[in-house]
Amino acid sequence: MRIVSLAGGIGGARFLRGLKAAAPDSEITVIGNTGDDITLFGLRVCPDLDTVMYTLGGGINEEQGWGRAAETFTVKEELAAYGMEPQWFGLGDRDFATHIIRSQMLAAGYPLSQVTEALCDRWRPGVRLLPMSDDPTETHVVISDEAGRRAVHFQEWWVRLRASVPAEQIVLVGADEARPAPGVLDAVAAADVVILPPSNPVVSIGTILQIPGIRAALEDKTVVGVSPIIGGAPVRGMADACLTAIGVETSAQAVLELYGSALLDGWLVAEEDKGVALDGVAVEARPLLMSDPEATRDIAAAALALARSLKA
Ligand SMILES: C[C@H](OP(=O)(O)O)C(=O)O
Repeated sequence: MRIVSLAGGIGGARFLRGLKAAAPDSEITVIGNTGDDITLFGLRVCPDLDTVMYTLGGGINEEQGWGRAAETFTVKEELAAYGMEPQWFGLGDRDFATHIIRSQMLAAGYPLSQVTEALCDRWRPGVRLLPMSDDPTETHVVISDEAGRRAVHFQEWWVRLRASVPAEQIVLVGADEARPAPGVLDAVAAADVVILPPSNPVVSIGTILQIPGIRAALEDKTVVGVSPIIGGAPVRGMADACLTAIGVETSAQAVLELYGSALLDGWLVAEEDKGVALDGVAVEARPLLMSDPEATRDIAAAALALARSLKA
């Protein structure tokens, strides 16, 4: 079976590990969010692509969910000793190597999709990992604080401010001109099913859907989503702050409506969200907490089973 999955960072990567376990013989293509990408110290950092690559490739810091296992921070400390900003983004020594290679390849003219493929040669994540676009896009967040009303990079809002300042607007800069990366639309066209993991519906999945052509391609397919909201609270992360910013309630029902029946054919919700419904979408309730690899595999298996039943 050919499966396409969209993915953000930590939540998406953990779900994908379950998807691989649930469908070991399938060909899985992952379309990764690059709206979180940021240039730091002259290096291009792609946090979500790297989280997927490290998680599936066995190099992730399991407790944190991002960054490398057995990491050290000598370069970060040295940069700080020079007074270099920003100091709020935790790049480790091992992780730096990834960003150096990526930046060097980008500067040599390779597109991000080829750079990602080259990095995955080492990590062998067991999926084909594609950035949503080779064109640079960046999520920016409009906030008002003591420095006035201004737009900051998503990472500054998320990591430095911990989303504590309300987002007035969330904008994917560069979205209009961005094209899907090579292979993205072909993979969607060839997919038997498409799975949306419980990634952030605004700044992860929502960002990918903003790349012109991707949503329309997905609408022709059997798409099953896993709710990122359980009983009115995000599975993990701060998705509620993002949903509030776009005027959407933090509920499995509201995220279902946000994605809509043109995109979704099936929707998995947690047992506490039984009763969630939308015309044209098959909703199933089951335990949705990704508490360990086995529970996560079972969630992914349920999403695949629902997708198969809808396709039949
Ligand atoms: C819910 C979210 O998942 P992601 O969008 O990173 O996959 C998170 O882990 O913060």
